[in-house]
Amino acid sequence: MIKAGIIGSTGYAGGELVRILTGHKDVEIKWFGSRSYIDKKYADVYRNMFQIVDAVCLDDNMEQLADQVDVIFTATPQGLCASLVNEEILSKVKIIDLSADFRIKDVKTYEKWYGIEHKSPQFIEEAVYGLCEVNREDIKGARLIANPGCYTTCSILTAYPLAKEGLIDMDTLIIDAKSGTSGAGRGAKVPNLYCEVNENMKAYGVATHRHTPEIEEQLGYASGKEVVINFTPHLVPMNRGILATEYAKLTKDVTWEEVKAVYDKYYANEKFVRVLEKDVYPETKWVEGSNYVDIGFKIDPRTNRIIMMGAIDNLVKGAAGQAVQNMNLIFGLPESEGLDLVPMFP
Ligand SMILES: NC(=O)C1=CN([C@@H]2O[C@H](COP(=O)(O)OP(=O)(O)OC[C@H]3O[C@@H](n4cnc5c(N)ncnc54)[C@H](OP(=O)(O)O)[C@@H]3O)[C@@H](O)[C@H]2O)C=CC1
Ligand SMILES: CC(=O)N[C@@H](CCC(=O)OP(=O)(O)O)C(=O)O
Repeated sequence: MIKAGIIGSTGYAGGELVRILTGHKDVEIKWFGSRSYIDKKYADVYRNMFQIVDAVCLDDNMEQLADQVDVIFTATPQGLCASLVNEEILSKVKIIDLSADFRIKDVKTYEKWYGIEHKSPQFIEEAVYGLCEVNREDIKGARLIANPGCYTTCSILTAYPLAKEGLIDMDTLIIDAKSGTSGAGRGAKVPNLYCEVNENMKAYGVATHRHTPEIEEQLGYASGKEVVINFTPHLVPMNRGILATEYAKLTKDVTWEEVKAVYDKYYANEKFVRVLEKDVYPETKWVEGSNYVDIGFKIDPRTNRIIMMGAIDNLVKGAAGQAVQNMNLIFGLPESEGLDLVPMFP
């Protein structure tokens, strides 16, 4: 049995980790970490866990936790994991960080986009970017996983095969993405109040969103050249889900079938990536509650552009599900263990 601790178990991403790991046959959650609910029963924080989780919340003490578990998930605000981790801890446990602390290889880029000083730059190089479909082999041997962001997981996987094969002109790539409100976390914030979000849609972080350099870096590795994109996120009135719509010029004349063959080259054997049939476009409802990424695309001959669309559940493939997929790879378990989550509909 793998013993797991979750720092930030009372947030939305942490809560989703609890839900998924509770159903994982090889994992026992030993530590339900919290800052605000110490000594309170976890099921009193999330009453959906009544008679399922009996534990109480514990202090977020990474040093103490490292002696008691095999893997620590940090589902905490930006900067916290980097401020806690040290060599002794990493010599004892695997760390899967759901925040952005170790996602970006250039520390100056991280500090510029996040507006905080990085407290452990010495671990950035060894951290593995935990996008399982792309970095599977490196993940298996990692001590520290930088679990990808939600918008980024969706945006990168949707464009990755075409970027890798040089089928799209990366200078023309524009990503327009929408997210449900759980993406903003459980903490109270005025822009996320019911009256502000319900019956409303808004762009935010225009030309400044912190996921931009993460997408650029990863698609840069894929295409082999520097990538600079427009990325515009929107908040939409739903709980979960991300839909990314991506536009780019094609570099040559291709048919739908030829593009599909490129996607199949990379994803035909990927359980969690579903490339949809011709003229079928992803919907967030089709992936809700699951670890799937659904991808569809259309070639527009009038503009010589391809329009690629991807959908994920931000809390599952965009956070906790991908984190568990990473854990399975690290511990040599079947990659989909605990993740056979059938999408819920409606
Ligand atoms: N929500 C999403 O869709 C996604 C989130 N993520 C990432 O996961 C992380 C958590 O996000 P999310 O769950 O949305 O956020 P929430 O605000 O819902 O949860 C934050 C969690 O961190 C804990 N926490 C906050 N401050 C501290 C602190 N100073 N010390 C210790 N613990 C602290 C909170 O504890 P308490 O409640 O007990 O105060 C809570 O458990 C973030 O890095 C986010 O970027 C990644 C992908 C998607
Ligand atoms: C709707 C919303 O606010 N979404 C968050 C992104 C989700 C998240 O928590 O970011 P990571 O995936 O990088 O961890 C945001 O825009 O900052």
